[in-house]
Amino acid sequence: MLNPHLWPDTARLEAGQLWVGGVALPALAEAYATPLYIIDEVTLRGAMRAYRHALARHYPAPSRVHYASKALLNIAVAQVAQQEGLGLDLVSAAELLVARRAGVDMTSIHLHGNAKSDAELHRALDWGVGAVVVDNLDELERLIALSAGHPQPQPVLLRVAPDIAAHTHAHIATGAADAKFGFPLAALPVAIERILAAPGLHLRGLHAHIGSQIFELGQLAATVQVLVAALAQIRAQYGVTLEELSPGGGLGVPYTDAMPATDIDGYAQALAAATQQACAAHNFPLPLLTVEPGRSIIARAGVALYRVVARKFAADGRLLYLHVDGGMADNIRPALYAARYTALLANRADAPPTAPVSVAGRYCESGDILLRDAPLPAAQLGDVLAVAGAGAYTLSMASTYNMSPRPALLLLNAGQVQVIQRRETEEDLLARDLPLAATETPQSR
Ligand SMILES: Cc1ncc(COP(=O)(O)O)c(C=O)c1O
Ligand SMILES: N[C@@H](CCCC[NH3+])C(=O)O
Repeated sequence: MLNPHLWPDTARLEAGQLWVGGVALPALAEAYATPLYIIDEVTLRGAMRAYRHALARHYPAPSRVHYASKALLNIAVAQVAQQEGLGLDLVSAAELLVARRAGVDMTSIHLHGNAKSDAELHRALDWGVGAVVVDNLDELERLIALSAGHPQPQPVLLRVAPDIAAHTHAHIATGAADAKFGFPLAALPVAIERILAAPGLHLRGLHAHIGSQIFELGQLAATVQVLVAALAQIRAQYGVTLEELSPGGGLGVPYTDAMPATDIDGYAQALAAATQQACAAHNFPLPLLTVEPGRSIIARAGVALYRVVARKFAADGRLLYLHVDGGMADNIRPALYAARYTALLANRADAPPTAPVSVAGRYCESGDILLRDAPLPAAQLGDVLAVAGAGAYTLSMASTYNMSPRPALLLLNAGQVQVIQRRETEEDLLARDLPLAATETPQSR
């Protein structure tokens, strides 16, 4: 009954209750309050290993997997990634700090971003990140200046806009020539000449990322072909053989029964084959192949739990909406991308679905609808709604809209529960507020 492509590996139903990681989720909702997010450690580690093993199996030269932390980052998740032999793709000073506090090896980090600040570039240089992925010429000029006095040359990759329009939601397609990210192919020579002349920088390779939630492996293979052709061109023009090729992340995951399954092995095979073919065609040595999956590593490991707190009925008695105690502040994806999800009642998972019902979040927006026309049993007040595939781009994009504390995050494994991020408190929310200075009010003058 549970679709294994949507729910964590350890998910099972027992006497109508949803269990994950050896723990009954309704009891967790009671003990830790809702909304609540859980991560199944077995599923998370399994996906990380699947990527590493699949690349090692299909690609005959060195490869690396960097977890794209924007999908979900905290100290514990960074530690798991490090333990599993993954590097990290990071995009901000505070993400670098999380990695540092987690004890992550800085040389396994790539710093991305189209608008990096000087402070972020400084931190990357001072802490010795594995590579800065340079997005544009303005950033490059600042990096050249900042790196000038550094003892070791800073490795850099150049982000290329490969002019490939990925078939995904427009908001998350990033590979078109006019997308905001990266150098158009024709603009690469200027950047390369600047880097080759900069003593503080070492040009190590090329990067592209065409978007997220992509199922067409052909588009990812095409990205590799563009990058290898550019590597060959650089060798011909400048006599340098760059050693790293990073075609980004982006492998899609299913959120509903109707969507295709995630195929990590097929993805690795397609990328490895495309790289080998392109390198053979250009007589180019196989580079280090670095991939950056985010969603396909953590989405399915995560489940979100909400409590049904109220309902809306039509005049004829039809149930129209279940109102739950979370919504767009902890998961903006339905409102932002019309994303669909799959859910069940974690405390009555064996009750047959009745008429489709929508699940409304608690925030002051009509667009705050977590699920539209979901096949759920007629819910009672107090029921616990479990949403599958909730690990990626939910908590990492969470807000405190309507002054709502962000949910706690638990790591579950073999019946053990670890709080890896506590629930935000009201005091946390108010901690930045400062009252008006005690002066006369303008009216009283
Ligand atoms: C540069 C870069 N790498 C990797 C990723 C990870 O993408 P995904 O979570 O779809 O694997 C992203 C996000 O789309 C990204 O911007
Ligand atoms: N936030 C997007 C993915 C963006 C990927 C970041 N480059 C989503 O939830 O689908």
